[in-house]
Amino acid sequence: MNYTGVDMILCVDGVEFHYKSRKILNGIKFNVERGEVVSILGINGAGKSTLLKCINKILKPKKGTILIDNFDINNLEGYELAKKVGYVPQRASGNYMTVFDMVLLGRKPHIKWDVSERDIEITHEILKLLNLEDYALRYANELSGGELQKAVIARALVQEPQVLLLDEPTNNLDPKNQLEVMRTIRNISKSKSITSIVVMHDLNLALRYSDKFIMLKDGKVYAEGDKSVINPENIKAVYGIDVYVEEVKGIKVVVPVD
Ligand SMILES: Nc1ncnc2c1ncn2[C@@H]1O[C@H](COP(=O)(O)OP(=O)(O)OP(=O)(O)O)[C@@H](O)[C@H]1O
Repeated sequence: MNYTGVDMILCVDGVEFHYKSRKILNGIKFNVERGEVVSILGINGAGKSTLLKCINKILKPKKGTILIDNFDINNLEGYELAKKVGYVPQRASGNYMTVFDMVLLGRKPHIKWDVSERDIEITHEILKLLNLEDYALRYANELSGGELQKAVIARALVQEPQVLLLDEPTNNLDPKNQLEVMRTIRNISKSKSITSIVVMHDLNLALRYSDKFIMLKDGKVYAEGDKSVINPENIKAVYGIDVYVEEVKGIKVVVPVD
């Protein structure tokens, strides 16, 4: 809890990142509360994946600080960070392992000597939530792109991290699975107070399932806040397209003008 009484789980302050001499992130600053679902938005190449990789310590920013649960990530060992942060990369590959074993591996940061009943139980629970039970004994390298995507998300969810980073988790998924995955991410975030930071391109899915929106532009946070941030002016400035933002049966939707 900080001095304002808000329970911040992630504080990103002044993060600057360069690939060689190219500045990608230029003073990124935002805070996220425990249990929130946050969409990171921006055009291709805006630096969204780079930002997730900085939060997961895959990349090291040149400047700035990142606090998770009030710990500076620079002071956390790999296994300590793995208990706090789960990461689903943009491209996953399946290996020669059953889906059940692959998902169970997500419990690794929690396993001391041997797999516990709790580890097995939560693996079953998440497989069920994502409708993956029938795939449990299939080999991960024999799954379709979408099935594998769901298995990789399941592996991150069983980890029960405090912060879950998901890079375009609905890529490869059909419309039903897109909704199912986003609904599961949201439900788990709320029921287990896990904060989910989700890189998204689909503004309507983002609107439907997120509490907060962070729009990146030119290496900075261009706009940040609740659903009101998703408006025609910000979308024009960030994506360069004209849209209508309307309500359909009480659901806010973004529709391109042409
Ligand atoms: N390893 C790398 N070396 C050099 N440049 C890189 C590297 N990885 C990414 N970039 C560049 O950094 C910029 C930001 O990339 P990043 O993947 O973070 O963008 P993004 O917002 O996630 O894009 P997308 O929506 O297309 O996935 C891009 O211009 C990209 O070409």
